[in-house]
Formats: sequence, structure tokens, C-alpha cells
Amino acid sequence: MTVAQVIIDIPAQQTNRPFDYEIPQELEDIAIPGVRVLVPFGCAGHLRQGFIWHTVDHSEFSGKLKPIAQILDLDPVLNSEMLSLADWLATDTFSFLISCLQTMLPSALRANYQRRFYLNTPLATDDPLNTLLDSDDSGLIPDKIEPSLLAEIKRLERAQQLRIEYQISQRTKIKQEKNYTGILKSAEYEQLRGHARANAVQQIQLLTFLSVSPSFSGNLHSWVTKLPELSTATLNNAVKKGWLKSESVEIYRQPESGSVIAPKQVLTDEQQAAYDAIIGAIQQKQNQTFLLEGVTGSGKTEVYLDAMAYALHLGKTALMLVPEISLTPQMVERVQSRFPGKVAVLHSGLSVGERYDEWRRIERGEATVVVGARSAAFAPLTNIGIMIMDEEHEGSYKQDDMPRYHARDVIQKRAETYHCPVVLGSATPSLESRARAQKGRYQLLRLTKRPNDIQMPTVNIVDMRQAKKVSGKTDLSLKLIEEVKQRLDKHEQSVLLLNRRGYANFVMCRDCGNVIKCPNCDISLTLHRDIHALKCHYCGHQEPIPNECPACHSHNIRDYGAGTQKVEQEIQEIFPEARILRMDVDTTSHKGGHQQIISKFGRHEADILLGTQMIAKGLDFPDVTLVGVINADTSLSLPDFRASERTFQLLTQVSGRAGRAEKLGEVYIQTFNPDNYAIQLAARQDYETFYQQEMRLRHQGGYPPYFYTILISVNHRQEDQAVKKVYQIQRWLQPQLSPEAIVLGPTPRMITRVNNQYYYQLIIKYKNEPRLLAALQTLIMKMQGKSSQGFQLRIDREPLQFM
Ligand SMILES: Nc1ncnc2c1ncn2[C@@H]1O[C@H](COP(=O)(O)OP(=O)(O)OP(=O)(O)O)[C@@H](O)[C@H]1O
Ligand SMILES: [Zn+2]
Ligand SMILES: [Zn+2]
Repeated sequence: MTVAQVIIDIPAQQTNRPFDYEIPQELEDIAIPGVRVLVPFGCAGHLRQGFIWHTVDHSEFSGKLKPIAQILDLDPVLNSEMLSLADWLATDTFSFLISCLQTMLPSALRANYQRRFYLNTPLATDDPLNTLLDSDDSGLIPDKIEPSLLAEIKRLERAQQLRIEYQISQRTKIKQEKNYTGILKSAEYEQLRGHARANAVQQIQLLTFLSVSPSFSGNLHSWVTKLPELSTATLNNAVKKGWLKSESVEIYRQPESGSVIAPKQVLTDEQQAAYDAIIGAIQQKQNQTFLLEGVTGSGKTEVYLDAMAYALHLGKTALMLVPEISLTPQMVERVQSRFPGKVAVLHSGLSVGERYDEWRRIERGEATVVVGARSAAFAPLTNIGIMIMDEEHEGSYKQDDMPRYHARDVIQKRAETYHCPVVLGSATPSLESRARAQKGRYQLLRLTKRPNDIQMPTVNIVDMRQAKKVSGKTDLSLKLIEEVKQRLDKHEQSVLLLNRRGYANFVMCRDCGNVIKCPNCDISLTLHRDIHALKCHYCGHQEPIPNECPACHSHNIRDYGAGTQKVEQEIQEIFPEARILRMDVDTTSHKGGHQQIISKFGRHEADILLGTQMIAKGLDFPDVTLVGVINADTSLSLPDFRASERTFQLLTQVSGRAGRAEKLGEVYIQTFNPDNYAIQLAARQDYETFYQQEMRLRHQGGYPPYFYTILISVNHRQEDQAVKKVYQIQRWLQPQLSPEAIVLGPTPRMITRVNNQYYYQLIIKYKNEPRLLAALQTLIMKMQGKSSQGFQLRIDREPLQFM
């Protein structure tokens, strides 16, 4: 007897292990690892979905095994690489195996769907599958199907006599179109043309064309490019007359693509050196990670494209991750025009069906280049030659929900399997990555200039403590407004950033710029309106909201922040004639909203683009000569040790949008903290100095990358229960750690109550704790077994958010 070990589709601790099922004999060929099945589960014996994890010869289970009820896939949806990746991911991120397996699949495969088979060659008359045919060449595979019929389908599939498709729903049915092909000889077409009626103009045109290109083949569109007046009726008529044959072929729901062709550039010396290093690793099959640190506009993308082309040239595939927000049509077109027909794009703007089509094109090897956001790290590519992560410092590469993976870790893990290089690129690398490059774990490649002698923009700091403001407008300095006016006069474009990160979460003095900080930590206190207090989220310190500034005694002390809509109105009042586009969560919430705004701005249909941090990336428009940052300080005062790093990154990225072509770019940064090092160094676009300085502070404060961090959070409906539990965890965990490990907290989470659940947390900072991971696994078992009592535990390794 063969036994399938199945992971059941219930994300819970009790079911987080394989369960044994008997494989019926006829299905031995089909029931293999990576295939989804339905199995009876629990005392009621209800059918549940699951994945076959392993197959073994006999079971340790003493009772009688239940058989697998149904097989859902005729081919595994996850191959052995993906299965072991899931295994690693589950351990690495403290997640349920089933959550990892599900994460790797397009959501279409989680939805309701039907399976159909499509015949490539007609069935033999006595084939049992004839009973399933419901059209000339296809049939539905019922959920409850005789194992013998299933085995027959599989046999014919192996012999390539049929193929199997999943149909997600009515809407995402496989799209078919007709292909028309000439089948007669040139002379025969010529003869037919001689006999055609003189007024059958289209027929005559068709036959004339066929007598020259008798075996032409293509869909309606390709025929029409040859014969512009040709109609479907004429083509179908020609089929009836036996001049052409037609067949139905599947078309993929290709996301829209444009036609701008980006010419391949001649690389600069710096680009060439980076390219040579990377392709050397591809060729030598080295599993090396490169950090490509290149100033904004230095041509990093150009290096990626060339390196991918090299991998393809060796017959391998390539993966490129970009942040969701940078996945603009501009970006996608740039890749598609380099690799026509080979690119699959995976992003959240696709419909379930589109995403599934792209996934299948990759799986079948039809798309050999994949561009996508975070979850594209799981693209079912094989034979990977290179994996790239652009803007590697971006927080969106880390998933917030289980599995809490970082896409960087995933591609590095996959690169081990494929012995291929990973390229992490950024103008402002995360400190973690830059530090690894310093230690030699990554190889550092640098691009210090823009190509073609294009200058970096000049950056000016506007000291808002002294600046003259536009009357009645607290957030706009006269200087910035003057600059915008000049651009309007010259018919150039301006980008204005309203930094909303940490909006209204902290308290600042409007006269001296002082931000209220924790006495014990180098971190600003967070405003909690509900309890009228300021709190530190690292050590738990709490104090009342002050009436006056402790530094200058001014009463002009308030929480800080301004809405995009308000600023838009203000600017519109100042420049009634200006065309303003606003980009924030409100204007981009509908599908494609973000891209519409960007394209509109790109066509110069607006003079000013005002937006939140989402405007900081990916824009590459020649008419943008001014970038204004309305409030640089908001992100600086976040209660997070990465506040300076995020501010530096944001200011550098947004500054990099200016003057990318011939016209020189200028940047104005409005700030209440003009002497702050992150702002100063961002103004000089000096990443290296920022890195050195920030590393010193991290060292002093004992923060990453000098320490690893783990966030443990518990929540419960009753606040006192959550508090009790978090202290209990702390008491239990502390003795298992070495004296070098630091446990911060317990503290309440910034938004302590969500959905009537109270959240409390601990942060562990450590360097080398051999027992920690095992202890946390034990903790999970203890907390999520039968005795969970309404508690939920969350363990987040290397969290990007501590709030
Ligand atoms: N070697 C080159 N010669 C001429 N132009 C180039 C070269 N490399 C890149 N460019 C052009 O310079 C501009 C910036 O390049 P690219 O977008 O690749 O930079 P980047 O470093 O990825 O930018 P960012 O990180 O700021 O988005 C593009 O318009 C690109 O076509
Ligand atoms: Zn003050
Ligand atoms: Zn503190």
C-alpha cells in the first residue's frame, strides 16, 4: 500500500503536520507530492482540501487509513523545489505549512473552478472518455470521477493527446480565438482567383494574397494587418470552401501593454563593470548576492535588463522584483520591449484570471522573464539564471500577515537551489544589506554618476522656523511657491511631496521644532488621544501631553501633520490656473488609479503632482525640474529606530525624480530640523556618509544590523488577560536566553485595541541565541494548542514595524 502524507487546509497548530491517507491503486501515478486532494477529515468525515506532502510505503498510524477521496490536480501545482521552499519558509517565519503552500499559489487555485480536458487528437471510438465529452473536443472532468477514468485522462495527457485546464469561473474562462491557415498550393489559389466573381472584392484580395503566401497562418488580427479590408465573414467563408483551415487556440488575458520601445543603451564604464561582475556569476553558476548601490537615475535598471538578457541567452530564466508602486506601465513596457513575448507580469492590479494566466505561462515555460511585486518571489520559474530585487530597501517586500516573509530571503533561498546570483539594487540600500556588503557577504557594486553627464539635482533646505510663509498657509514657504511659479511660467512640471508617514502621531513645537522624546530612549513619544498621554513604545514610559514646549516654553505646540486635500486646495488658491494632480490613498484606491495619474502626468496634462510617498518612486519624466518636500519632518520623528533611515531614503528617492533629462533639476526640502543629519545628507545625496553615521547610532543604541530582533505579540479580548499573558511569556522566555540578549517591554502596541482585541508585545534583541528559535517553537505549541483560551500569538522575525 502506498500512503500519502497530506497537509490539510486548516491553518491551525493542531493541524500543522501531515496526516496519512491511503492512495487507491489506480491513482498511484497521479497522487504524487504537490498535488491537491480532497480527504475525509475529522470525526464527521467532511471532505477537506489538502496537499500531498510526501508519499511513503507504510504508515506509522496504527488504525485503518482512510483513502484519498478525490484528486484535484493531474499534475502537481507545486514542484519539489517549491515544496522544500515551503518547508523552510514555515520554520523560518514561524508559520503554518498550509499558509506557506497557499501563499505560493495564485488565488485562482483557491477559488472555485472546474477542470476541463481539451483534446489535441480525437478519441478512439471505444475510449471511455467519450462519455465525458460535451463538445467536439472538450469535456468537463467531474469532481467525483471514477479513478479509472482519471487514470485514462492522465495517460492521454502524458501522451500529449489532451491537455487539462482549470476554469476559475464564468468570467475567467479560458479565452479562445480562431487561427486561420492556408492549406492549398500557390497555383491552386491562383486558379481559384481566376474563377472568382468580379464583385467579390474581398475574396479576390484574399486569393491574390494566398497565391503569394499560400501557407500564411494567424489570427484575425494578423490577417487584417496583411489585408486591411478583410472581414471575419470572408475568412469563415474561405474555411467552408476548403481554402483555409481554422482551429481554436487559447489566448491569454495579457495585461495591456504599450508600444514605446526603449533602445538598448551603451553601458557606461561603471555600468559595464557591474554588468561584468554579475554575468560572471551567472556563467560560473555562483550563488553570490550583489548589492548594486547606484544614485538615482544612474541606470541600475539598464544593468538589470542586460544581465537578464545574458541569462536568457544561456537558456535560463530571470526574475525581477520591484515594489508594487513602481510597477508602472512605464516600467513594464521597458522590460517587455527588451524581451517581447517572454515577459510575465505579476501584480495586484491583475484580475484573478489574468494573474492565473500569467502564472501558467510561467509554469509552462512560455514566459521566461517574470516581473512582479513581493509575491512574485514564488513565481513558478525553473532553471533560474538571475534574480533581481529593485529598491531593495522598500518595506513592502516584507509581508505583514502569516507567512511574514521577506521576499529578499525567499529569492536568496531559491538562488541557493539554482546556483545563481541575486542582485539587490537601490540608491539607498537598507542598512542591513549595506552592512553585509561591508562584511563581504554581499559584493558591492557602485554607480556614482548619471549617464550622459546628466547632473544630480541641486538640493536646497528651507528652514521652516524662519521661512516666510504664504499668508494663511502654514505649510507653504514663499520660497517653494516662488519656485513652483517659475516652473509654471516655463511650462515645466513640479512634484510636491507631502510626507504623511506617522501623520499626527507625535507632538512638535511649531516655534523651535522640538519634538517630545522619551527620557530613556532616543525615540519620540507617541500621542495617544484616547488616554490624553504620550507614550514610549520601546520602554513603556508615559507622560501627560504638555501645554507648553519644554525647550522654549512656547504654547505653539501641537501634533503634527497636514492632509493632502487641504494642501491641494491651498495651492489651487495660490495658482488658480495650475493643473494639479493629487495622488494619495483616496485618489488611487480604485484599480489602475495610481497608473492613470502617473500616465496623465507623464503626458504633461498637469503642471503639479502633489502626493504622499507613493510619488517618490519610479517617475522618470523629462519635464520635471522641481521637487518640493512640504514636510520632511513627519517621518523623522516616528517612534522607530528606522525613522532616520526612512526619512533619508524618502528624501533621496524623491529628490531623484528631478532633472533626469537635459533640464537641470532643483529640489526644495521644507523642514523644522534643518541641521538633522538625515536631512543634511539626503540634501547632499550622500548615502555613504549617512550609512557610516547611522551605523554608529545603531551601534550605540544596540539596534539592527548590530542586533537581530524578534517581535512577540499576544492579543486577547480582555486587556488584563493580554497583559498577564505577555508577562508570563516574558518570565518563561527570559531564563532560556543568554545574558547578552535584551528583552524590551512588555509594552502595549501603539494601536492597543483593534477589533476589540488588546495587543501587548515584547521585543527581543539578540546576537547569538542558539536556543531562542526552538524556545519560540515551543511557545507556539504551548500557546496554540487546545489551551489557547482565546489568546493569539504572533511572532515576527526582523519586523519592519515595531508599532
Ligand atoms: N548607459 C546609458 N546611456 C544613456 N542613457 C542611459 C544609460 N543607462 C541608463 N540610461 C537612461 O538614464 C535614465 C535612468 O536610468 P534608469 O532608470 O535605469 O536608472 P535607475 O538607476 O534605475 O533609476 P532610479 O533608481 O532613480 O529609478 C533612463 O532614462 C535610462 O534610459
Ligand atoms: Zn519650542
Ligand atoms: Zn522609552
